[in-house]
Amino acid sequence: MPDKHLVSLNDIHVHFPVQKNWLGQVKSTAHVLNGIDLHASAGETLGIVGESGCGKSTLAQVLMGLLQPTRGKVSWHTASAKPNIQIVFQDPQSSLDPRLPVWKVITEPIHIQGGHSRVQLRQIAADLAVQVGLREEYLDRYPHEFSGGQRQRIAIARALAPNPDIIVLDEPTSALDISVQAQILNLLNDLQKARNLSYILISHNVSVIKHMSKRIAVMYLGQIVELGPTSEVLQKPAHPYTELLLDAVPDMTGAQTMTGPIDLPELPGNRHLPSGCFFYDRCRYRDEKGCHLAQPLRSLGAAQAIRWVRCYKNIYENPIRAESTETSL
Ligand SMILES: Nc1ncnc2c1ncn2[C@@H]1O[C@H](COP(=O)(O)OP(=O)(O)OP(=O)(O)O)[C@@H](O)[C@H]1O
Repeated sequence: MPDKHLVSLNDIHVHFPVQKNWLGQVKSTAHVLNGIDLHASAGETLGIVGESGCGKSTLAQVLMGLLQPTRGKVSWHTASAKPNIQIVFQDPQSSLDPRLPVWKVITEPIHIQGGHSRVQLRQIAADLAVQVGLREEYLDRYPHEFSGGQRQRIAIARALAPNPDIIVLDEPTSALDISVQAQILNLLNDLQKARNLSYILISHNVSVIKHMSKRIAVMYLGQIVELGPTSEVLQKPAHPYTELLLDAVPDMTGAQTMTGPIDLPELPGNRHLPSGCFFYDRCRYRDEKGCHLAQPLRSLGAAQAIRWVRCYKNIYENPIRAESTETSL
């Protein structure tokens, strides 16, 4: 797999003004992204995991260019200045226009660009339908006539239509029956190989990320707290929050882990961020030495900068941690 970066994010912050008073003055600010450094390479799937509200969808919007960061830089590294990025949402029911027949739904993104005749668009839709496992005779039907899994196939065909470099998959299987989830994930894997696509897979579900991505970023309160090869991070987490996430997943191989949000204590609010380590109050390893201090994302192992962690303590090499997580994987 070539390690060519398509996009890099550098120190991305997104803050939303909230609670304006009657004079229109901002009374508080939601600090949704708080210094994200990340890149996505051609042909890879980068998994982004974190509990609800940690900023995953906001990060997707920044990547797509739909949201201007308050601070930081998004850099594109493709020949055509900006790569083509499409998105597949969690709920195909609400993301597909119910008034259009499927062939128009699929080709809508390129129809908007112009330059294609109706016959050409119909042919493109027919080709894409085959690629995502839909029958050509379905093309004149409407989205409501399909099952959830089929609708997600339509959404994937739609995302493929403009020939994207990157597809952001925002919880692509969370709304589907368990039996259908694996089919959609396998389809996405096949399409990636055939087209050298880059995926950014956003999920609260560690099992989905494990199935799909070689690299994982763990998000907490708008920061990446751990980043590295998925198998290594899941086998031996280096950040206490990753460990907590994994402890909350009852069975890493079981079908039941494919559904439902991870049940953790409530995420602290993003209106009043801690001045030091964001995870301090929930951390089982905190001590009074340096744990309260803000931490950068540091490389584990100087030679190969492939694993990164934002933690004062090196729990990676702490034998107490290793014993406590042994049973969860
Ligand atoms: N425009 C906005 N104004 C104020 N707060 C916002 C805005 N957009 C998002 N937020 C807040 O930012 C936080 C992160 O939202 P985001 O949707 O990115 O999280 P998420 O990790 O994708 O969550 P989920 O998994 O539930 O979709 C939430 O607390 C949300 O309420």
